[in-house]
Amino acid sequence: MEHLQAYNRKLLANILPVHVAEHFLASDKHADELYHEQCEFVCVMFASIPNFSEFYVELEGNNEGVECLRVLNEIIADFDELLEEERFRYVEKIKSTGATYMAASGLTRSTCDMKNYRHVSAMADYALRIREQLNEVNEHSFNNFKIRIGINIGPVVAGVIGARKPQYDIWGNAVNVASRMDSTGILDHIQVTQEMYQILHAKGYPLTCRGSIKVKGKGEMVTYFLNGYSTRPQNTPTSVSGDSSIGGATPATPTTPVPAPTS
Ligand SMILES: Nc1ncnc2c1ncn2[C@@H]1O[C@H](COP(=O)(O)OP(=O)(O)OP(=O)(O)O)[C@@H](O)[C@H]1O
Repeated sequence: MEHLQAYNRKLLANILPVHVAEHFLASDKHADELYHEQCEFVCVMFASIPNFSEFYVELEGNNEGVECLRVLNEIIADFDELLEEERFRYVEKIKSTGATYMAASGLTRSTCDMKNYRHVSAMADYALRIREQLNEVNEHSFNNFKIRIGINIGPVVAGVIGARKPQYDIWGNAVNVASRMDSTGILDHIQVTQEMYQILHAKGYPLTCRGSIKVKGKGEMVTYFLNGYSTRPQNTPTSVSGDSSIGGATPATPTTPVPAPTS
């Protein structure tokens, strides 16, 4: 019986974030109760490999597409494995859908750092790291996959949908905008919103202003590209200046021409 419980616990912890799995394992909880929580300051990342669809072909020579899926599986498994690193403990994988990987940080009290914004830098570092990882995969598999990443920060509702095959997911305008940062982005670039810029800039990350772009359903948005890692230690208190809800630093004057969005 104890073995079975331990096994169930492990299984559930692989499907749901640990804190959510623990909620369901508590004996006083009903499986059909809707689990949901409001999280105020969550970083959401969408990372797509748009040219994977060109690579995917079903031919006799590649076992009707299975060999292509093997490569995608390797990439997604590499991204998952990186999350095991202590520095990425703030980041939770949400799901992968086709060649798009979705992750978020700051979903629990212990992973939302409102003093040093470590969950924000962890998300930025993770985005930079998976871009490097894909380049490594390209090198050893002789492919030319390109990643396009979008990140936003804001309030989300997290919840579990379904009873038999429960799926943890997050919803809200901040999630929609993060997805748009990906879909309006540029291959090989990490596009972030102004709210992300304010924090990352204060933490010493190099960013470039893209300028103003049209975002479906949101109008014009000033966005930024994250260019690399911060050289500053990340556990010093970060003061984000300005007057908006997060920081309100005035956007930098665009330093690069605005390239057309790619889909
Ligand atoms: N939890 C989520 N998982 C995956 N994608 C999400 C999630 N929440 C939002 N999105 C994506 O964010 C994008 C923007 O959402 P929004 O509601 O603004 O647009 P929409 O008009 O519903 O979508 P679209 O124009 O892409 O058909 C959508 O493509 C949507 O699929």
